[in-house]
Amino acid sequence: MAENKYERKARRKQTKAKHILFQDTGISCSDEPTKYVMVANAGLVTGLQQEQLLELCLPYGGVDGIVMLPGKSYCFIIFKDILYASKAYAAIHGKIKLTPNDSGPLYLAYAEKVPELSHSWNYDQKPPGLILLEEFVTEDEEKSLLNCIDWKTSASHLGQTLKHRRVKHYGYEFQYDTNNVDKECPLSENIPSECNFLWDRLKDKNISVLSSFPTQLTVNHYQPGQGIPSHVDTHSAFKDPILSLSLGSSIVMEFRHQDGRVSPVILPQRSLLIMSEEARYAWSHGITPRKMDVIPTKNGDLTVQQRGDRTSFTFRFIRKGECNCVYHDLCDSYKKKYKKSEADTNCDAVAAKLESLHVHEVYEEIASHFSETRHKPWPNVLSFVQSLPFGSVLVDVGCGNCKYFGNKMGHFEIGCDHSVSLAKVCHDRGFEVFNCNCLSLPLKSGIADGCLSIAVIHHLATKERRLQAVEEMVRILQPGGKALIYVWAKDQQRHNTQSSYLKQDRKNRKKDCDGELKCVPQHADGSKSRNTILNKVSSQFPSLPVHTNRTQFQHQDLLVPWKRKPGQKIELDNKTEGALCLENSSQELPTFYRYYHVFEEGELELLCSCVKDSKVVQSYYDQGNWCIVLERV
Ligand SMILES: O=C(O)CCC(=O)C(=O)O
Ligand SMILES: [Fe+2]
Repeated sequence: MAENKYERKARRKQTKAKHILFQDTGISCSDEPTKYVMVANAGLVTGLQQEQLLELCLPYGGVDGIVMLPGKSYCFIIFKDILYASKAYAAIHGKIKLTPNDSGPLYLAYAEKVPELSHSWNYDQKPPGLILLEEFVTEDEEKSLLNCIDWKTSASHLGQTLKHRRVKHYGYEFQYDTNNVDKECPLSENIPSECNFLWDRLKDKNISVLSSFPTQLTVNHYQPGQGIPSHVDTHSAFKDPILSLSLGSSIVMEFRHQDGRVSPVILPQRSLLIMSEEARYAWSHGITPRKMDVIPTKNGDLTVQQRGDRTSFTFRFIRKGECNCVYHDLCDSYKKKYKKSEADTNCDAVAAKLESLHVHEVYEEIASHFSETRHKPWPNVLSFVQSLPFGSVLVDVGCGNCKYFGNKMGHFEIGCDHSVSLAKVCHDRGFEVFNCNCLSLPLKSGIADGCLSIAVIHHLATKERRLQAVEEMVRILQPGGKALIYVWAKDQQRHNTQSSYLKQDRKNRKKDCDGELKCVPQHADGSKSRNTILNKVSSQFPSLPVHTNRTQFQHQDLLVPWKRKPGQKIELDNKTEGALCLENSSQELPTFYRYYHVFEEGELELLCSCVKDSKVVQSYYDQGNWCIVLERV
C-alpha cells in the first residue's frame, strides 16, 4: 500500500532520529519491535516531563523506566514487554501529540538498547542522614495543625505569596533575598503551641535528633503545579537537623548531590521528614513544580500520581555563630572564612610582587624555549574546544603559544597572555592575541561562548587572586557559555598512574636533556649545589620552598625550577634581580624559578563554587591536573 503524506513524514523523521542516535551514542535502531522505544522529538531539551510521557504510555502496559539525556531532544521508554512496546508504538507513532498545543505528533523508533546514564535517579537509596517517619500524626492532628495557621494577616512578611507557593514564618523570618534570617530580630509570632506534641512524640519513638526545641517554623502551602527550587538551607542560619511535616497531600521531594546523584523521596501525607548530617548539609532538596509525580509501584514499575494541596511545616533551629561542618562546598560559613583570610591588601601586594618576579619575568625569559616544548594539545582540552559550535567566540586566557587555536572549527579565537614574547610567538603564527593580566580582562561582559584557562591560575599567589581570575572568566562568558580550567594537582600520582609531569620528568632524566621542570644543577656533591641555589632563590621570598624535581610535591606554594636550553644565550637584565634566575659561576646553565600554587583535591571545586552566576558542570583529574568545566548561568 502506498504511503500517505503523513506516513512519509513520519518515516523521514524516524530515519533522521535513528541517524542522530547512532551518531550520539553508537546505538542502532531496530526494524523489529524491542522493549526500548525511542521518542525522537521529545526530551529534556524540549521541556518534556517524564510523568507526561508515562501517562501517555501506561495504558499500553507496564513501563520499567524513562531515560532522558541531558541536552537531548529525544528520550527512551523502557517497556516491561515487547508486546506493550509494540502496542504503544502502533497507537502513538506519528499520531498522538503529547499535549494538545504541541506542534506535531510524537515520532517513535525501536532501539536495540538505551544509553547508560552515569547518574540515574534512584528511588531506593536515600541520602545518608535522612529519616522518614510515616503516619507521624493522626488525621485529627493533621486537621488541627492545618487550622492553626492564620494566613489572613496583614503584615508584609507574613503570609507571603511567592512565585511558586504561599509561605508563612514563625519565630524568625526567613528572608528569601539573602537566604538567611535576621537573628537579632525575632518575630512576634512564635511557633504555634499546637505543634508542641510533636516533640514528645519524637521522644516516644526514641528519635533523639533533638537536643532542644525548634526555634523557627516555615509553613509552605503548595497547590498542584507549584514547587520549591532546589536548595540547601543556609548552613549559617540553621543547625542540624531540619524537620518537615507533610500535611494535606503527599509529594515527591528530590534530593541532589553535587556528584550528580538524584534521590527522589516520596513524602507521604502525615509523615515527618528529618534531614540530618549529610542529608542536611551536603544534599540539596527541592520540589519540581508539576501537577503529577512519578512514583514506583509495589512491583517496581513506574506510575504517575496526581498531586493535591500540600502544606508543609518545616521546623528549624536558629544557629548561634558560624557553621563548622565538614561539607565545605555548600557551607556559607566556610566560604566566608575562606574569602576573608585573603582580604589583606598587604598580602595582595606581596603576591603581585611574587607573580611579577617568578611568573611574568620568567615567562618573558623562557618564552621561546617554553613554546618549543608546547606542541601537543591535551586530548580533553581539545575535545572541549571541539564541542563548541561553529561560530563560537573562544577566549584562551593565558594562551601561551596558542596551541589550542587553528582547529578550523569555525571559531572566532582570541588569545591573551601576560607575556609579550609569547604573544609575539602567537602573532607570528597568525593568531589574534593581546597582552593583559588575567585578573582584569579588557573584554566586555558576556562576549564569549567558551573560555580556556590551561595551567594559568596556579601561578596566582593568593586564593583571592585565583578567585578573581575565575570571576573574570565567568564575567566574559555569556549565559550557557563554558570555561575549562586546568591547574596542577599537588597529587601527581593519582590512581597509581604517573602524571605526564612525572613521566616527562623521567624521560628528561633518561635523556638528560632540557625541557620543562628540569632538576636543579647537580654536582658530585649535589646537596651543596642545591643549598647554594636555595639560598639565592629564597632571598626575596624566604619562606618559599624550591621543589625537588622528579618527586611528588611536598608543599602547595613553591618554586619550580626551569632550566634553560643549552646553547641559548642568557640575557639577564637588571629587572631580574637575581631571584628569578641563578647564573651559576660553573659551566651550568641558569635555572629559572616559576611560582606555583598546586591544588589539593576538591580545592578547585571549592574555589569555583564561590564564583557567582556559575555552576560546575564537570570536574575531573587529567594527568596531574585538576580540571573543571564551569558554566555561566
Ligand atoms: O516543603 C517542604 O517540605 C520543604 C520546605 C523547605 O525546604 C524550605 O522551606 O526550606
Ligand atoms: Fe529547605
